[in-house]
Amino acid sequence: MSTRNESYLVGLIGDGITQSLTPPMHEAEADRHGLRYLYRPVDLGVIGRPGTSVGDLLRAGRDLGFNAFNITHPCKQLVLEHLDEIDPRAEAIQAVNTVLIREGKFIGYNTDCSGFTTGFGHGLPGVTVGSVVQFGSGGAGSAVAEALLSLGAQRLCLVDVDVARAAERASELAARYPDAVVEAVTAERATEHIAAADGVVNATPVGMHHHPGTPFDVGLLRPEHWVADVIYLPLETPLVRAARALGCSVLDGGHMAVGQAVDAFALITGVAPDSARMRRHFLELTGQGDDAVTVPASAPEGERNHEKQEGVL
Ligand SMILES: NC(=O)C1=CN([C@@H]2O[C@H](COP(=O)(O)OP(=O)(O)OC[C@H]3O[C@@H](n4cnc5c(N)ncnc54)[C@H](O)[C@@H]3O)[C@@H](O)[C@H]2O)C=CC1
Ligand SMILES: O=C1C[C@@](O)(C(=O)O)C[C@@H](O)[C@@H]1O
Repeated sequence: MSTRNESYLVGLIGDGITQSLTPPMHEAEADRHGLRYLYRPVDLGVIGRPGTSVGDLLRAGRDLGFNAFNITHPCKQLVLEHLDEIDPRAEAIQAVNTVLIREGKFIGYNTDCSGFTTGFGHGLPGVTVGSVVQFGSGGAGSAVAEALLSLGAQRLCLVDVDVARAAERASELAARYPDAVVEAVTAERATEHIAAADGVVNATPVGMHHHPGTPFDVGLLRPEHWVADVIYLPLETPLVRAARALGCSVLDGGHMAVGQAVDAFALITGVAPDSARMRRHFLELTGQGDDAVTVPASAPEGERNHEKQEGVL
């Protein structure tokens, strides 16, 4: 037997997340620290539940002894009303991807924002954040926009097929970052903004295995642009490939994926993870790891071969 004070039971609630690499990242790092830690995907599609059931799932998890959950699409906003406490940054972003269960209470955090920020520093060292055009203003996009402004972006153009969503995000961000220009622009007008931008970000699902393509015409890119993608399955999206071929500085979605996992692991356990080791493990899981670490022998066979996953994330 082990109580919730002696071991960790963690879940990921979201749709289409069965192939997520976040559970094996957490479990392998916990093994390295000698922690008893199980991390299960709770895939809404598999169990036939809607996103609105996230509150019921959290309460069931609490009653069954879970320590924490990661939360993903489509629940990052839906979960807000079920929290007892929320970290100020997550409140500002209005999206939560990590819920700690402490003394029966649900406490929400956003490690997508902190994870993107750390990944940006590692993957694009020394670039001018300056003027950015960002495609997508949903759950990931809200966190990334916040990160870019806190990194010093002076102009941020949000482009979303859901024009009202982009406009709402832009006005919230503009109110909190009065020294920056934050505006929603249409896809047509994005063309002229990309020409004048330092960097371009994809925070849409376009480029995922099941959603191929690029969110804008990559012919608009110049080698001087930096380009960031949040997608990590695949790591090499058509946008990342085109930008690399052109000679742009490129940040793939793996940096954010590792960053959010590192920060969530630290929150859940109170133990500082080895972020470089987690990144090497992540690269191994994606089949990119020429400098990969060995996955602990305790990891089940299925976790040692996550190459070319076809899942949502
Ligand atoms: N690397 C990481 O750690 C993370 C990666 N992600 C990835 O980010 C992507 C987006 O996820 P979420 O933000 O949760 O989804 P979401 O559904 O909340 O937001 C996506 C947004 O993109 C917009 N959109 C879709 N196609 C577009 C297009 N062609 N042009 C402009 N806007 C478009 C949608 O209207 C929506 O507002 C997914 O691929 C997900 O896997 C998400 C979270 C963390
Ligand atoms: O949205 C994402 C991606 C994720 O769901 C994954 O499967 O890796 C894990 C979440 O913590 C994060 O916020």
